[in-house]
Amino acid sequence: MAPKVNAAGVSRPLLVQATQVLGAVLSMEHPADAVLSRHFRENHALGQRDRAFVAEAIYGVLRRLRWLHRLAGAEATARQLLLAWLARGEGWPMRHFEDVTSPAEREWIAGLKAQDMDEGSLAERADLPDWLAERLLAGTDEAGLLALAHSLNRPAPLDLRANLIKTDRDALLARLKADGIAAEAGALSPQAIRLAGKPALQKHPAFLDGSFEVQDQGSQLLGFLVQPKRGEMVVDFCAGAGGKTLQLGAMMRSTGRLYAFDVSERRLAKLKPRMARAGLSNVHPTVIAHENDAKVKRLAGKADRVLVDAPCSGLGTLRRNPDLKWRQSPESVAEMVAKQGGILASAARLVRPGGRLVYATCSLLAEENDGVVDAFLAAHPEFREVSAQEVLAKQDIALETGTRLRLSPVEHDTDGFFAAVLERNAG
Ligand SMILES: C[S@@+](CC[C@H](N)C(=O)[O-])C[C@H]1O[C@@H](n2cnc3c(N)ncnc32)[C@H](O)[C@@H]1O
Repeated sequence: MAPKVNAAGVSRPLLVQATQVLGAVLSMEHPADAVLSRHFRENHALGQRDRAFVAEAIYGVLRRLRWLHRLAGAEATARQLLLAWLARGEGWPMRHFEDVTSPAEREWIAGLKAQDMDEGSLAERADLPDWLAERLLAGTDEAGLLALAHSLNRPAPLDLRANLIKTDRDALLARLKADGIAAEAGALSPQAIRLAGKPALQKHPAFLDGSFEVQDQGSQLLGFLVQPKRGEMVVDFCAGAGGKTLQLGAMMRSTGRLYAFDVSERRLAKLKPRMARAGLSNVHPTVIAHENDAKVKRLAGKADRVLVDAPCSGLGTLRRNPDLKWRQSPESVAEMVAKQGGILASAARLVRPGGRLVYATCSLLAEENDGVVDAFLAAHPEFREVSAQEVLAKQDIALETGTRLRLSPVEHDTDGFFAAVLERNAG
């Protein structure tokens, strides 16, 4: 007999399952998205609705973890945090808990529902660790910090990038709309389509034939800062699974040479089927041991354009990865900063005279952004900075970003991105 479900469609065993996954996530041993994917792979019979409940409950708890601990106590278990989230975050009425919890739990939940809480410190209201709230506050005021924290606590919309080798944006939009998928042209990137909901698109014919990839609009703007041309030699130094490589390759119309470097063989392996689907034959995925690998040195002074999409704290992507605010620390950020400086200096050696180097992160922290670029410019007088706003304006992208690109979920409804455009002096 199927287990009884409450009015939210949740059964007692599903709540137990969500608690177990939450327990694994809260150990912070692995990223939350990896824990969830693994759980869903191992429980493939779990239906779409149940998966959505587990994922949304876990992301909900991670977003508001500090507030939930204040409500449920510093020593609250995963089960208590989940129940507190459902009662106070999701606003489940008492009757929703009847068939899925014990009487003792319901008594505890009723107390929780009646509990008054003081406003709390700024970091508590922002649901951030103290160190992070302090650092973010350096670039804004209290209202700005709260607005940022609250927008980082909302789920991100789904953006697509039209692959201009295969289609154009209007044709893709028409195709999606014909299939009943609500979508509109993206406001920032000329290649972007923003979807109204989050339909599963992996089996859509337009995905399978390479007409689009999923890519945040903010990330798409980085491709326009690199602005690669047909026939050029371009290096994507930290290519990962190739989100930006694919865009650069399409902007080059599959001509020239595009090296996709990364130290992670596993991530680069994911790029290969994507290249094939996108119809790109100019991409050369290359595993490097570290940023000073001989394969890197061989290209010294030869590249027209180099993108460094640096490994970073990822704090600009909290809408998608809310666990990062609890996983990162001042120590892990300091390690990142040292690594970012080393990678940028190495990648810079590849740039030919007159060529362009773009440094980008999805971090919101000044030390990973301006700090790294300022230190680089001070040590490399052969490079000068070019205005990101002007580079975009020349491609008809009107964005008042200033010399360095700074995108935020509050102002732009994108992930938080930072980028600086540097050019090596000619001659
Ligand atoms: C922000 S991610 C890149 C995301 C990717 N560009 C995209 O658009 O999907 C940073 C990447 O840097 C890689 N990385 C870390 N250390 C590196 C190094 N020393 N040299 C090159 N890549 C490195 C990581 O493996 C990771 O894939």
